[in-house]
Amino acid sequence: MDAYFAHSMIEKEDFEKMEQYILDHVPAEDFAAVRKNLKPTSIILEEATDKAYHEGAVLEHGCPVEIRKSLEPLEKRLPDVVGIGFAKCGTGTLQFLDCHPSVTMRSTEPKFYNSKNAFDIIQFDGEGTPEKYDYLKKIEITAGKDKQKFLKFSKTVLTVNPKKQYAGSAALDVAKAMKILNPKTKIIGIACDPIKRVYSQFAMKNRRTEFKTSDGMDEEAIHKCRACLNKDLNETIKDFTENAQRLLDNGGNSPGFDEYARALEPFVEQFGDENVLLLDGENLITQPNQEWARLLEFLGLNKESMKFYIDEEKGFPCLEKPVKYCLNGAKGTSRKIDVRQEYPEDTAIWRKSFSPKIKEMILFKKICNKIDEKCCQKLRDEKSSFSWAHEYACLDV
Ligand SMILES: Nc1ncnc2c1ncn2[C@@H]1O[C@H](COP(=O)(O)OS(=O)(=O)O)[C@@H](OP(=O)(O)O)[C@H]1O
Repeated sequence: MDAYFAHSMIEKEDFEKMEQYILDHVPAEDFAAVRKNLKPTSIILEEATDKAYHEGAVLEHGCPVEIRKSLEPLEKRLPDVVGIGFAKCGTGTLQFLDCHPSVTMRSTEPKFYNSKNAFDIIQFDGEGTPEKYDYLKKIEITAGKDKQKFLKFSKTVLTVNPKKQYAGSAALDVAKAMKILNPKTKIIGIACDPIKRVYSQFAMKNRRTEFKTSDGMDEEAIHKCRACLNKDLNETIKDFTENAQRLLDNGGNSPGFDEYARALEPFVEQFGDENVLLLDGENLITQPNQEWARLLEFLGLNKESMKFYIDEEKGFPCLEKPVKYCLNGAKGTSRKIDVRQEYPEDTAIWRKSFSPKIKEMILFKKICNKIDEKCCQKLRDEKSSFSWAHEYACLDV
């Protein structure tokens, strides 16, 4: 056991303190297996480029300790559950799932499917259909350098793979390929208030620019960096507003950040509405236990098996059961700013631009059957999932 501590985030004495707490908080039937498997999670990369991981390091799994109920042998497996997005809405919080004894999840977001291999899988299907393992090998080869893709997992735990790009432009092929390889895949999307999402995205890119500039990157390189802001944050916001206004004036196309229904559609088509869960990213922050109960139920797990509390200092939920654990400090910065108060005129324009697509989302995921007074009354209740959508959907109801 001592060797594990050399490559983990946890000191031996802290782990010893955690051990009994964890064993007291896992289901009685999982106790023996969890005790046998319990150890600190290994660090696989000491310095990640994205600071959103554990103190800058990348762990082998999402949870800092390995809490597993399975004693079965491990094998290469495709994910049972796929998180398809949406960026800045709280996909990172799915990391908490890895602390559940029946679930396992990588701490990074390996990409099993891209437009090329998804297309190839669809082409192969039905034409002398190679064995599934050949498909997997094919993906492994085309997928390139990401060594973490085909980690071995036990058969008896759910494996989760969040990957926000799956909901992008190749979504139709990706959804079809997923269906061919694993027809039982369950899909999770996390939608959130697009006004907060826009700000969160720009603020993240701005942080990256500041970091890279202080690290010596010159202006030209910053300009080429797609993940950076190459203008001042306020100017970027002004540009976004101007574009949103132009689109409104020209008939109302979306400036982006709100196209939840369109992104979910291919997955609903392939797997059925009942296998595609849309979580509320805002409720994940304000009412974590309510939103997590929806998720656990969807995965067929006991709703009481994970509990959260809101950490006052962080202002965000942290896991309380089966282990105490908060996400890294890099997550949860921009949502501390009230964007509407900071940018009242810009956000008023954004609100109008986002309104049609948010209505579409409400109808598509059957949050309401119609956008009417009854629906608006339901959304007005701050405790209901998607209450943030009231502001967009009920502008003129
Ligand atoms: N429990 C908890 N702890 C910390 N942060 C939380 C939590 N729940 C939701 N959030 C919000 O998640 C936002 C980041 O979303 P993502 O993880 O999807 O971001 S990313 O796209 O992977 O970069 C992140 O956005 P920022 O505030 O801009 O950092 C948070 O507001």
